[in-house]
Amino acid sequence: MSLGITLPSPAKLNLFLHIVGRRPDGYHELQTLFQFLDYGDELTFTLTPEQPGVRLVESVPDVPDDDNLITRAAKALMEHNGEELPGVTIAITKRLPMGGGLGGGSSNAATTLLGLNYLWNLDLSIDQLANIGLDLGADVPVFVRGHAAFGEGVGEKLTNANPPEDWFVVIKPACNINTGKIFSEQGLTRNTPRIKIAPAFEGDASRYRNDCEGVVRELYPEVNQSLEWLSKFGPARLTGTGACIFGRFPTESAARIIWESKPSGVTGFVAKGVNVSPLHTKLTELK
Ligand SMILES: C[C@@](CO)(OP(=O)(O)O)[C@H](O)COP(=O)(O)OP(=O)(O)OC[C@H]1O[C@@H](n2ccc(N)nc2=O)[C@H](O)[C@@H]1O
Ligand SMILES: Nc1ncnc2c1ncn2[C@@H]1O[C@H](COP(=O)(O)OP(=O)(O)O)[C@@H](O)[C@H]1O
Repeated sequence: MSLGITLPSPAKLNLFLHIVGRRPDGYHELQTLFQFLDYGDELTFTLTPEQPGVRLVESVPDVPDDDNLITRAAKALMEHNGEELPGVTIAITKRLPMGGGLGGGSSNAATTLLGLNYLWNLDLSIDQLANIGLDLGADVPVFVRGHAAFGEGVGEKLTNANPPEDWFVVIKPACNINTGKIFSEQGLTRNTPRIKIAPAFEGDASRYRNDCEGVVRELYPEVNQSLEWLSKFGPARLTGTGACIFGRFPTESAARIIWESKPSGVTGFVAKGVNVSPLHTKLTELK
């Protein structure tokens, strides 16, 4: 039995995000296109049969270990299994900004579900893992399923999609944005007409937008400034409820030229959009 494994925990982008209505419980109904990036965090799982329970090698800043989505995902799997499982120690290499709209926490939860399903030999199906993941956050199922997708509902009804695998310049403006705050803003656009069929997306990106962008630009001048700068070079957009924004480029060199010309003090990275999650690529190699 393998005692340890290191797995990627990639970022996602919302290539578009439309708010098409509201559920009776107040949650917003979305239509969104998720794509992964070949850039993200990394998690290392080491089984500790002599020491039961779940431990993090290092805490994530401002997140108590018991609230960390990694710990919660591991405990949810233990609970689902019902019987005692070997203890595990988990090390995190954090690269994704938190609360940036890149889904880092949700991705960490999904990597934990798939990684421990493998290490603990639980043999749970992707559907079972996606269901366990949905209780942890609306974005967890797409990371569990591992394919770019058109998402509906709160993002949990997923249809595989194949948007172009472009290169992205991702910028993290110097502010943190709380998802709940944006969804509670009065000025938020909440009535975008529903798209009836899963969009092909190719060549028609201008029909799609991020409905959170207007209120986020108004509330956070840092995001507005970054969007103004990046959109000089092509279409630029907010991911999720922000704060990160991205610009699409057809080649790596085109993206890197723009990245190198960024104003001083701007942080972010260049990455490729991928329709199969790097997590699933790695797990397939292992099996
Ligand atoms: C908007 C998206 C798009 O991918 O991404 P992020 O910006 O967080 O990455 C997600 O749907 C984020 O889903 P999730 O991660 O579960 O949201 P949470 O932070 O738990 O939501 C905080 C609060 O925002 C409100 N909320 C959230 C999602 C939604 N579809 N409608 C809502 O009204 C609810 O009041 C909720 O209590
Ligand atoms: N392992 C984790 N990594 C990042 N954030 C986490 C984690 N566990 C819990 N969180 C909490 O989830 C929030 C949302 O984080 P994240 O998923 O990275 O951003 P977003 O949902 O905006 O894409 C964080 O602000 C943090 O409080």
